[in-house]
Amino acid sequence: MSRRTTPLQDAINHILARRDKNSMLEIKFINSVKGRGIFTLANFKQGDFVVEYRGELIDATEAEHRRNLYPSACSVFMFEFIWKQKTLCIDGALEDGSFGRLVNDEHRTPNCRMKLIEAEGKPHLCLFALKEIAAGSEITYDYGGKEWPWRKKLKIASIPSGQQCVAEPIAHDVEHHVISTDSFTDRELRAECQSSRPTADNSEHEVHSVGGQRGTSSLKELIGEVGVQYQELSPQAFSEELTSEVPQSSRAVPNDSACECTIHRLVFESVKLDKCGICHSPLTAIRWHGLRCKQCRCVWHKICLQTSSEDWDMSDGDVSSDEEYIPNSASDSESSGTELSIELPGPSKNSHAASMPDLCVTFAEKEQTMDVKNNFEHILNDLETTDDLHPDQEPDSSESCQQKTKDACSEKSTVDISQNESPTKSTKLIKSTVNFCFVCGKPQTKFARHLETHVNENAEVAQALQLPKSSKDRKVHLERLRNLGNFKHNSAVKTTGSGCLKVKRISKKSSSSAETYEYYLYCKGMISRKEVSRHMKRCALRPENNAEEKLKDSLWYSIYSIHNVTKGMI
Ligand SMILES: C[S@@+](CC[C@H](N)C(=O)[O-])C[C@H]1O[C@@H](n2cnc3c(N)ncnc32)[C@H](O)[C@@H]1O
Repeated sequence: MSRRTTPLQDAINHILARRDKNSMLEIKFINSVKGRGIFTLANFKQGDFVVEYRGELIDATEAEHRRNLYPSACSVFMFEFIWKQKTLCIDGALEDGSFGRLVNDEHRTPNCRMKLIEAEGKPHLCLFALKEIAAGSEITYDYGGKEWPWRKKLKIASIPSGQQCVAEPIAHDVEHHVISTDSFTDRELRAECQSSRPTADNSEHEVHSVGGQRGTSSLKELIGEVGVQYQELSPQAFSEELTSEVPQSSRAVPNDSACECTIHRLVFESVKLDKCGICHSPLTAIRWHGLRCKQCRCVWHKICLQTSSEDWDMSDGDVSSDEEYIPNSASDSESSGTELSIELPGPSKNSHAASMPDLCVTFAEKEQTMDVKNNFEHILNDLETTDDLHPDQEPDSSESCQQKTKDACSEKSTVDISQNESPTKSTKLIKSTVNFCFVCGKPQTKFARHLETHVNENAEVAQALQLPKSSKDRKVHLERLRNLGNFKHNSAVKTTGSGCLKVKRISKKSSSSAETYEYYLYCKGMISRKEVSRHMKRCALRPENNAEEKLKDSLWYSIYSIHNVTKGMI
């Protein structure tokens, strides 16, 4: 910001340019509960414009509609506010790479405050520094409300001495102004005092009360509810900018503890599915057999869940070394070298792979919990990371990767490959270092490096890449993401009947064709028929021993075996 640019002008410049302060802010992954956050790379002065909460401006009706469609993890990005006596909403659910939407809540000692700025006749939400913010700090503001799940946790967690966990708000009177600018060229700011004080006429505002239910409260209640700390602001800080304080209580609050649902506990059941938590498509009002998370109550199409990056853990556990498996080549990346691609010989309807039910979810059409635990560390000791982030190298372009995939699919393997199933089912097994990206779907030979390009769009990517290189955690995360992308790819191959199936590993003993590979129940890796029972014993994603899971596993194996027997494969 130049010396003569006021914070407000600075904000408007950034608003109109749709630009963030990229040289002063960065996205960092904090932890699996909080996810990402925005951190400063430089100092901010009190009153400085920091970042805009960008998104789509929609009206209250549309906001309500979307809130019904969105899973709570998305609706938390909907920021409602009152502007010119209307309830509006900035929907920031889209992962658009902007910074504002990733700023986390801090209700006790926030360093920023949300203000309403009008530019070109439209309202914009901008964060301004409440105090000096040193480089390296996390940008925070008070989301308002008091029922956010993480705050509840704070209450019961130990609070550092000297700090109080104050969730109870104090009512404040708030001056409510809006600054407008007519155009980009006209930088003269015109103060347009909207409603300097709430009056009896305008004091009734429909808001989202805590807990995500709608309610009606007076503006005073509303302001009190959200604990706006207007008085803490130095009057000078905004003296020349009659920005309006944004009533933050109207921000969508999840219906329940969904935000805490880092791992979904899935149950099969008859659900009334009026929306899918992933594709958001309305389905049907009649009861439908689907999947539901016991914790957050989100529901999904089975297929969407299977192919999504939702945080139900689909880690590939079978990553331990095995002398019978083809070892990694020196150039292989992060264990991917042990994987092979199989070219599908024909249309999917003729292939066993295509006709096999999606066993990872369909075998148990009754309420069963898939409580997938994220504890694969112990079996990953033998993984060597060779393809880690090399910031000096550009990620593979999709073209070069596609070429690599092509090469991989056309190149003869050094492995002795049997084609003894039938001539029509002849399958080339090709050694391949290609993995499919679960975000963009493109084939990649340097998977971890490629993921860097998605770090701002996907929390799971951010989470994985934040972990120390060579750590077991990082390997687990990357393996899981790799597996997820390959699963998505394989699903598409099965559906279309063309392309190369990406499989997990091949045994030297095994004679392989596409028909002999199936997804394993838990990890979704494509495993050779001959390796299934072996894999079942080793798969890290197979839940801990318990009766229910054992039953489920043996059921899966029975169905799998029957299916193969009827196909004459066993
Ligand atoms: C608007 S998003 C902020 C960006 C988010 N951290 C991410 O990685 O996508 C709001 C979500 O961030 C998390 N969050 C925000 N503030 C938090 C806090 N103080 N403690 C824990 N989680 C928080 C919650 O999951 C919340 O639903």
